[in-house]
Amino acid sequence: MNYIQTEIDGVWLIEPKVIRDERGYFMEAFKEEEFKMHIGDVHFIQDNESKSSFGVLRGLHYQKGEYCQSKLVRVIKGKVLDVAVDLRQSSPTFGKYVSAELSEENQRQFFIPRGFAHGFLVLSEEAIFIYKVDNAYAPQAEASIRFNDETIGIEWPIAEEQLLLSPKDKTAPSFRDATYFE
Ligand SMILES: Cc1cn([C@H]2C[C@H](O)[C@@H](COP(=O)(O)OP(=O)(O)O[C@H]3O[C@H](C)C(=O)[C@H](O)[C@H]3O)O2)c(=O)[nH]c1=O
Repeated sequence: MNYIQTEIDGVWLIEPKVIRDERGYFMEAFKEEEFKMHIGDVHFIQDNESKSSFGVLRGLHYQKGEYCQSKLVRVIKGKVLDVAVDLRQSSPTFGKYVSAELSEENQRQFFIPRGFAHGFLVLSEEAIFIYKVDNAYAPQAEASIRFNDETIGIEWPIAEEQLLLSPKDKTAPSFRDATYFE
């Protein structure tokens, strides 16, 4: 696997080794010891999966305080633009974002540490998105920031009128009005 640091400290791109033969492919999608050596000792406790159609945008979400989550995300069907926003108020990149195109073709993974808002936009007809988290689901601690907040300025490649969002995401607060971790 290749572990690639992104422009935001703590966020990594991971490219697994895909072994192809006439039957298809095999890859080691996650190896705890290797992950620990390159990124750190993250103890994942829950696996999530969601399926979405073209133009679905899920995010920007995070869990607050002691319930915040690290996420190791990947796409097993289709293609998404995945985005992580730094909400660590002591970080030099506070309010900045980093994005990556994740797909079943490139098999790339994104590691997003605690302290970030996360979201993705589906670029293919359909996408199945799977991810590991290191803290359990805590609805009482859920928070969100609107996807098109001007301060963050994420460049989404699909026009707003084509997007499909949950009611929660349609009414998410601005970055300025959001409540953070610390
Ligand atoms: C996250 C989560 C949700 N749920 C239930 C709550 C709702 O009944 C249903 C859909 O939840 P929601 O609309 O919040 O799902 P997404 O919009 O995909 O939310 C996720 O979207 C972005 C991409 C994230 O990074 C977060 O993991 C998460 O917030 O699943 C659970 O039962 N367990 C869970 O861990």
